[in-house]
Amino acid sequence: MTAGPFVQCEDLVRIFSVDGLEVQALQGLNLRIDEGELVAIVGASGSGKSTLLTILSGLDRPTGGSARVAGLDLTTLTSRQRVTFQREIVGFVWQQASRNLLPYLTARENVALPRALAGRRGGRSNGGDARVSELIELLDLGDCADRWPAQLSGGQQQRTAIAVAIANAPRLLLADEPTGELDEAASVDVLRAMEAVNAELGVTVVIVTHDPEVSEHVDRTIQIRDGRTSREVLRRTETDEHGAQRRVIEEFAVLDRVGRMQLPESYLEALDLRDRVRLDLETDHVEVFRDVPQGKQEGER
Ligand SMILES: Nc1ncnc2c1ncn2[C@@H]1O[C@H](COP(=O)(O)OP(=O)(O)OP(=O)(O)O)[C@@H](O)[C@H]1O
Repeated sequence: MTAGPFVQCEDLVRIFSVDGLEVQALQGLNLRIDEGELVAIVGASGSGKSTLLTILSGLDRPTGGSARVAGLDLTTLTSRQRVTFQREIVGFVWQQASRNLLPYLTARENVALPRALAGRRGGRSNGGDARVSELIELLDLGDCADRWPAQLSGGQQQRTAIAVAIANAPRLLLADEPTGELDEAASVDVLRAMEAVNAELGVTVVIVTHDPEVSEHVDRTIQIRDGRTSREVLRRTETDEHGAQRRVIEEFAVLDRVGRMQLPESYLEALDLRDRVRLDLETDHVEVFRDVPQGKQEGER
């Protein structure tokens, strides 16, 4: 186990320069994920979700701020440490199945390959690797393990991709829109597979998605808005004294280290909040009011 959060981003900034113009994909993002969590990251297109995942996978470096995974500082990794990080700590599933699987290997051989490359048992000649068999079973691929990727359905391809990503037993699995090209039934299978990987193998899972169905499969949904974490929804199951179970859903705004938070857009619109607001500190909460210009009554604006 790692001391402190397993994934920790502080004031993460990523600026891209395109034709002399700067795009701020991440604008001081803060994030903490504990080992063993199953988390979804959601947000509008362009809010910075994929940029965050690419940094956490060690494929990209932030422009500023810090990003740590399993105690390793991703901003200072040498290329050698980066290879080890990508081989042993983190696994990745992309949206396009073609990016996840080699077309000329069967599903089973695809799963065995990363183990052979890492010098573990398995590989094309040895389908008997126990870890490979365990993953084929966990991901419910028994019936199709000896087919080529082109002979698999989209859902089977993505479940094979998950098995490939965790073949070398990484502690963190990152998935960027893993259900983006799938129909509803196949999406549910893939999300259930992510749940199984988390529950049975203890792998920390982070899923970036637009899929509204995801919230039913994770404990925590983190929303990113304009390159910052803005809201979190926590879900847990409670059992009452009669044994009846109910889902409890709690919603939070994320407060950063210097006290900034984003109010939900629906709140801004409902009360026409803009430019500046008046704050009142009460004994156990803070009130936020529309700023009504002096001399005008509320409702006159
Ligand atoms: N390599 C790049 N070069 C230039 N700009 C980039 C690059 N990658 C991302 N961006 C820009 O950064 C911003 C955030 O992009 P990102 O892909 O992280 O968003 P996203 O939330 O994953 O969006 P989507 O849901 O559409 O995938 C966007 O404005 C995007 O155009």
